[in-house]
Parts: sequence; structure tokens; C-alpha cells
Amino acid sequence: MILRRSIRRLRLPVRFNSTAPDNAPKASDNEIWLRKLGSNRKLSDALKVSQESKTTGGDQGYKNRYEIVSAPPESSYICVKAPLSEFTSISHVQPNNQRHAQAKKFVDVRILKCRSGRGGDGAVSFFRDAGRAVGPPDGGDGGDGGSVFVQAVEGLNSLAKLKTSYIAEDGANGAAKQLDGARGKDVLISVPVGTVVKWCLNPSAVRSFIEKSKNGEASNLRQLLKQNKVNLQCTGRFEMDQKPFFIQLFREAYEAGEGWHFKGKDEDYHHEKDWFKQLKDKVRVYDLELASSELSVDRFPIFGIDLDKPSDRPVCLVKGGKGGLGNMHFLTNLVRNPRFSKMGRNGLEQFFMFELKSLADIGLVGLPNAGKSTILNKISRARPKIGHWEFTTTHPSIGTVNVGTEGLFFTVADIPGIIKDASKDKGMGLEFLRHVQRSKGWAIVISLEKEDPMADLQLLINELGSMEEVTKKNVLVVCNKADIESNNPKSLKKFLAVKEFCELHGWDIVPISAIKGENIDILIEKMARCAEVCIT
Ligand SMILES: Nc1nc2c(ncn2[C@@H]2O[C@H](COP(=O)(O)OP(=O)(O)OP(=O)(O)O)[C@@H](O)[C@H]2O)c(=O)[nH]1
Repeated sequence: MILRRSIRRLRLPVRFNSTAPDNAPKASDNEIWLRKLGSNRKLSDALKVSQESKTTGGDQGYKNRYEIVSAPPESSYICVKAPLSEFTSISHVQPNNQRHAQAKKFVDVRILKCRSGRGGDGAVSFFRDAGRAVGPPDGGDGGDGGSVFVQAVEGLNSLAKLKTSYIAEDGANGAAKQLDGARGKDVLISVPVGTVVKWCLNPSAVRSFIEKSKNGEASNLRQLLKQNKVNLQCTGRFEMDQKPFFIQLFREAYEAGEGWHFKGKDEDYHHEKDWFKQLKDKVRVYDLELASSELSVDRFPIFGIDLDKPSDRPVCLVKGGKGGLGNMHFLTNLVRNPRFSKMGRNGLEQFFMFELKSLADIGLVGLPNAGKSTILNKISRARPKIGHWEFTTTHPSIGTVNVGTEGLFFTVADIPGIIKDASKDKGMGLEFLRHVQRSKGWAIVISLEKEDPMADLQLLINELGSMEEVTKKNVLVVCNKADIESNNPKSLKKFLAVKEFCELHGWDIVPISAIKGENIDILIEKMARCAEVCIT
């Protein structure tokens, strides 16, 4: 086969009114290829087993969120039950009215449909010249379908301009005179650096599931999606690995040995012939080889791919289908006039969730009105909106803070305020937390103006997960609005209570007045330490 392919690549231009081109695959080449396929029974059986099985049974916990239902050798794949919430975006499956309201806001999560192209069909054609009515078969192969790729590029900062679907071109059909069909054009999706791409469920399927469960209330949505599971077939990172790493995707395909395209005499005629049955049996192995190579590329990391650096090369999301073989491949000593060719293989259609996670070194987290935007205004050139009402900040802003004279800097993200029960989607929920998830440190901003700042700090810790979750980051507690009642002993008492708590947990703390610019230098110095910027 390899030999034949290299011969075909050197194919000479076809001259009209000449004898048959002598670089077409010869009957003897085809016979060798078919014989090899026929002798590869072992591979054929092994592949058949790996394609068919979808077993369930057994139970084993995995990282709390995933339940392994069965794994090899019990089943061909690592079968996993995972919460629906892992493979959808809450903002995309909310009832219509809420979804439209969301759409107007800052776009940091998108679900896109990606479809790769189908391979073109092989052609059925025979060489013609003046000397004979029907010459040797010369039907070319179909072109491969185009693939969909993604790459992270500098200079982009939003997912707003992405389309809702990306569809790569189908391969063209093969043609007479050994002409292979053109390859389908690939599609490239450019996204900002910091985008995480995850395989996800079709949002309309999730929406209809929510409607059916008659529980589409936004407040219960997260819970509903967490409680209900999706069954996934996965593979490990390495062959013998028993931990799910890739989700196995399946494209629609004809049965091995099928997928023929007939011309002249119909399918029934061919299926009655012994010589065709034998040929089909051998080509079945070729189909299984194709299916196996599709399975090896049709898989996506279960935790997604993190495009946190500009991509060296695009990453393939869905690969195009292979083009079908033209009838010239089926010329043998026995079959002189093969009036059939192979169909192209299907492409793959899947949904992917694109999440933009800002790459700021420090995340400002706090209750609404604590003064986060005022702080970012003070320490950087970013100009997020400031207001004396809650939720002035509706989308993240990032500012760069310069430190010292050696060109050192760190970046700070201001995200919308977090309120009680934000983890249950109250207020603006925790959707924006993704922008500070990758930060090295969190500056937790509390206001000394409030009656009980310590209670606010505790509330924030609870909403952010737990003490354990928060402590994974470098933490700096910023006590803002220290100018209000600065001479009042009650105000000092409030600060000292927070200070004691911070010291107990080894967290750094700083009192400031963002509006008056008091203690801002110390704040920047402590933030730099939190961001692990080396300052001397
Ligand atoms: N007195 C005083 N007021 C402040 C200080 N910092 C901020 N403020 C005021 O507090 C109010 C809220 O400030 P923002 O910076 O918008 O607060 P935020 O935390 O970003 O609020 P959200 O957008 O709701 O998350 C504004 O009226 C500010 O002028 C301060 O140090 N002292």
C-alpha cells in the first residue's frame, strides 16, 4: 500500500488519446495489498472487539466528582459517570430570557459547534481511448475532509467575536483519469491566550433535559446539573492507565466492509457474487484500520486544554474524514472492470466550551461596594467603573501595576462582588471567579465601614469554597475604607479582630484608604509579594 501510494504521488500528467497511463496501480499491486489485508485477521478481530463493547458494571470512586463505572479488562473503555455541570455552561442553558440578558454582558464563556468535513467519495471510471471502449479503471480517490483547529494568539481579549459554529469543508469526490478530489479546507479558530477549551454537551439537549425535569428554575439549575450524570467512555493517558484522561468521541461510520458506491450494476448484483464477497471481506480490514485511526484521534482531554500560552501550532478539535478509494484500487486479475468505489468517511460534529480565564497574578475578591474598583484605579491605569451602589462592576477588568525601577510588574483582576449564596447563583454568582482561579494570590478586600468586617471575611471564605480552598492561594487581606471613623476605637477594634484571624492563618493584612490613597505603597509592596514578584 505504501509503495503504491508513493508511486501514485509521482503520477504523470494524463495525456489524451494516449494509451492507459502506466502509473495507475497495477492489478498485481492491488492483489498484494488485498492479500495483506486478508491475512491480517488478528488485527481485524482485535479492532472489532475494541469498537463494539460499551459495558457497564462495578463501582469505584474517582476524585469525588467522577465515578468509574467499569474499566478494562471488564470493558473496552474506562466508563465514567460525571455531573452534567462539568460539561455545560450554566449561562448557556438558562431559560431564554435570562440567557439573553447574559448575552449582553462581558463574554467569557462560549459554546461552539465544531464539525469536520466528510471525506469525498472515490470515483468509478474507466480509461477511454480511440482503441477500446472500456480501458482499465482510473477512478481517483476522494479528498480528505477539512479539520477544525484552535489556536491561542496574543492581542485578543474577548470571545465575543467567535461564531456559534465552525464547519470545515468536505473533501471533493475523486474523478476520472486518476484525479484525487481536493482536500476540504480546514477551519482555524483564534482565541485569546488564557482560553480553556473543554468538550461539552449539546446545549439544546441539556436545555430540553432541564425542561423535561420541570426544574428549570435558575436557583436550582446548578444543583440539578450537579445531581444528574452523563455517561462517558474514556481512555487513560497511557495504554494501561486506569484513570480517565481522554473522552472517547465516536463518529458515525458505515460498518466495516460496507460503504460502497456502485455504478452500472447495482448493489444486489455485486452482493451475490463470490468474488465481491471475498473482496469485501479483505477491504473490511482496511475499514477497521481506518476506524482505529479515527478512534485514536477522536478523543479530547476530559479536563480540557489550557491555552495559557500563545500556541506554537494549532490544536485539532475535530479531524476531517478520510477520502474513499477510487475504483482503480480494486482492479485485480479476477476483477477487470470494478464498477464500484468506496465512500468517504464521515466528519465529526461536537460541541466545545471556550472559557476565557484571565491570567492576572492577583485577583481582587470581596463583597460589593468594598472598594475593589477604587483600589484598581489607584494602583494601575485600569479604569473600572466606581459607584456607591452595589454591583457597579459587571465584568472583570485587569490592570498592570509597576513595581520598582527595574521594569517589574504584576497584573491585578477586579471581578464583580461576591454576596452570600453566590455559590448558589445569587447576585452575579461565582461565574467570574474563573478569572482569578489561575492567580497566584487573592487580595480579599473587606470594608472597615461595615458593622462586622470579620463576618464579611468569613462569608467570603465560605462562598469561595472553604478555608482549605482559599489557602491554596497566597492571601492578602485588604481592610479598605480605614479613613471612615479612623479615630473611633470601635473602628480599630474591628481591624484588630481581622488582624488576629489573619495572623492565626499566616495571612498578610494591610489597612488602607483607597479613596485617599493612604497606605497604597505598602499595599503594592504586599501585593507584589503575593504575586511572587521578586523585589529587592
Ligand atoms: N470612604 C471611603 N470610600 C471608599 C473607599 N474606597 C472606595 N470607596 C467608595 O465605596 C464605593 C464603592 O466603591 P467601588 O470601588 O465601586 O467598590 P467595588 O468593590 O468595586 O463594588 P462592586 O462594583 O459592587 O463590586 C464608592 O462610592 C467609592 O467611592 C475608601 O477608601 N474610603
